[in-house]
Amino acid sequence: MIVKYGGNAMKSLELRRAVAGEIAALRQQQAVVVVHGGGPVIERELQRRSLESTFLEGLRVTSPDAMDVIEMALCKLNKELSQDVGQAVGLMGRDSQLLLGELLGDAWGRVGQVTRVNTALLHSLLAAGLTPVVGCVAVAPDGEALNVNADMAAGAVAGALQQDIVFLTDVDGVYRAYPDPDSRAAQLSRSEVEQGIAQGWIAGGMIPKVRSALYALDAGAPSAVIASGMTAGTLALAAAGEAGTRLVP
Ligand SMILES: Nc1ncnc2c1ncn2[C@@H]1O[C@H](COP(=O)(O)OP(=O)(O)O)[C@@H](O)[C@H]1O
Ligand SMILES: CC(=O)N[C@@H](CCC(=O)OP(=O)(O)O)C(=O)O
Repeated sequence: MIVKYGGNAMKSLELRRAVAGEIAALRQQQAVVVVHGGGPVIERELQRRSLESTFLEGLRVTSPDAMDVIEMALCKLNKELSQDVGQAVGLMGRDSQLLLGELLGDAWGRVGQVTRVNTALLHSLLAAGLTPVVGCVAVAPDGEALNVNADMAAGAVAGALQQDIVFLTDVDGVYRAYPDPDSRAAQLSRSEVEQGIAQGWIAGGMIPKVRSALYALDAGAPSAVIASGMTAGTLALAAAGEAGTRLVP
């Protein structure tokens, strides 16, 4: 199973270690590949250097200077998460071309999307009993780094491996009336998702998440669930289809 671990569910060290513990527990039942983001850490490091960000369709417009900072920030976080999960190896897209990508479009600068995943490398690590922890920086054919939204990177990995995916974030799932947690949808179809985006009740960072979940299903992932990384025990429940919002084609 692929666990996408978002930056909003790792805002404190305690929370980060708690989620890492849940991932380590899940690994006793099934092989796990972690793909992580780190939006808040990136934001902090950019601000520290007076580099302001703008977002276009939920994606950070990324200058070459910002790309350097983002890669540095995510590499450090990657090693910390790998250490937290234990028996793990932290990797970025540059490692053995783990995530090969292409530029998304001129409007976004160094932002990319994943075009190929080195699944053989992931299988080798899993066969050796190691959990791959993958940061969301891909490498372009010219060897330069690309900033990939972590939901999109995780969806691409789930599609390439044809495995289930759980997106861990800071809400219990997709709410029909955000922020009312009682309005969580247990299940959402593609047409409901498109309706939600058009009507505006699916917004911001939830847009790349639902789109990446549907992309993973299209690419052959058997299931895709969006669930909370903030409450203990949710990952195991989501993996069993008993928590969060399940996306269906
Ligand atoms: N319908 C919705 N249901 C739940 N959350 C939503 C919805 N629409 C927008 N959101 C926002 O999406 C956020 C999760 O996405 P994001 O901030 O990118 O998280 P992550 O860092 O985990 O990828 C929530 O915290 C919430 O602010
Ligand atoms: C292109 C783009 O927007 N990249 C993201 C990568 C990190 C990310 O996606 O982290 P979360 O999972 O915490 O949101 C960014 O720069 O913030």
